[in-house]
Amino acid sequence: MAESANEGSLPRLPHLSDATLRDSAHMGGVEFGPKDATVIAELLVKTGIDLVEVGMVSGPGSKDADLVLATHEAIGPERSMTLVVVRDREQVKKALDEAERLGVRHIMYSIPTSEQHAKLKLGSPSAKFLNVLARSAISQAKERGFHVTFSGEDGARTPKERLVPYVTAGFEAGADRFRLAETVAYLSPWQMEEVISDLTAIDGSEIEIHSHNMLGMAVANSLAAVRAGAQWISATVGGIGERGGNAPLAELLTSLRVIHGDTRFDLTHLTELSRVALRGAGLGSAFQSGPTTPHAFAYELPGQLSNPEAYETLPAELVGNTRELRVRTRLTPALVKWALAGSGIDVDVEAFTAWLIERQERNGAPVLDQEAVRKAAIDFQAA
Ligand SMILES: CC(=O)SCCNC(=O)CCNC(=O)[C@H](O)C(C)(C)COP(=O)(O)OP(=O)(O)OC[C@H]1O[C@@H](n2cnc3c(N)ncnc32)[C@H](O)[C@@H]1OP(=O)(O)O
Ligand SMILES: CC(C)C(=O)C(=O)O
Repeated sequence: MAESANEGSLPRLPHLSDATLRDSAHMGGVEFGPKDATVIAELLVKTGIDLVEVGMVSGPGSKDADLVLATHEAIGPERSMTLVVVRDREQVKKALDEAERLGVRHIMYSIPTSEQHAKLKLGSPSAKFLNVLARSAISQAKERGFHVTFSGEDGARTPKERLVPYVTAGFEAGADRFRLAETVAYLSPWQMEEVISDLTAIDGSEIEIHSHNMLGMAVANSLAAVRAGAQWISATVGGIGERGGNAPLAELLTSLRVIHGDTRFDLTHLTELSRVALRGAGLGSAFQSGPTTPHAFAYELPGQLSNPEAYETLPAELVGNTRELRVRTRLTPALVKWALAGSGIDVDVEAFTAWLIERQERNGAPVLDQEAVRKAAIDFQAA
């Protein structure tokens, strides 16, 4: 592990699961095909992600079967996990039959635990019923040989008196992992630490955090969960997912690297991963934040470009991104000279800069990049 001022502030470094191919399908208007799934899953594994969550099996004929099969073919069923919604025993049995048919090894049970979600999806069940339901679903799956993660859907909003007995019941029934879903953004990082501490205190527990990003807190809450003892984080590429998105994978992995000195992941695939996923999701041109975006390492002064260490704790090449100079509205002869260097275009730089500023003010359209300055210089020569 690299040297880091904060290296000791997490009890351990977390495993990573990626939910892009599953959570994206719930946000509306996004549908990855098997080809995208294959490329995304392969890049995730190259990056070092432990588990790829893909699809939802709710019974024969589910349209996610193709995605699940494509992902298995690309990275193997051991590295894939498939979601099963839990409503009652019969429905669980059908979903497990389908999971078995597809060769699924890891399942993630989605069980609503907060009063709000349980009322909506199960009809105001008692706390006791939730425990019975979880026990029943988990023992069915364990008897059939699945690796089982069970969730508390809207778990972050579930009172401790209801959540702790539920999670305890799940582990007693043989579950391998519990996923606390911050389905609706609800907790601050320090509140997250308290909730997770209650869960890691349960005998034999292994905890994963799955946060949604409506309040921009998903990365901070995921790291807070790990600080309180969670062993797994669930994230998505570009944060693609429902309800304000999920914990964005690139920001999470680069935070682990920069803040906690974590060198386990090959971050150089992240920019390509982001391009592929955003394009596949049809979200390519939307403004995004974070280190894999086209503007993440764009500078407006040549001096910044030649001294990147003054501006970057995270070098562009570490995440497979590139630096570039973007000329904005404050054009100067020095900047124009830089933009034209090596282009073979020979103009009087002072005169061209004055002409360009005047044209810009007239048109109200700023010249945004090096290429645009070069095109304008050709116009200037022709004028
Ligand atoms: C608004 C509501 O109340 S929602 C509840 C209504 N919905 C349902 O019951 C869904 C249909 N039920 C089922 O699918 C199944 O009964 C399950 C999954 C809940 C449990 O299945 P199984 O593991 O096969 O258990 P089984 O039905 O035999 O019951 C096991 C135990 O749980 C108890 N139990 C079952 N359902 C409930 C319930 N709704 N509330 C409290 N306890 C329950 C049983 O009384 C039994 O207790 P016991 O062992 O002390 O005799
Ligand atoms: C819908 C479920 C699976 C989820 O992503 C969540 O609870 O956040």
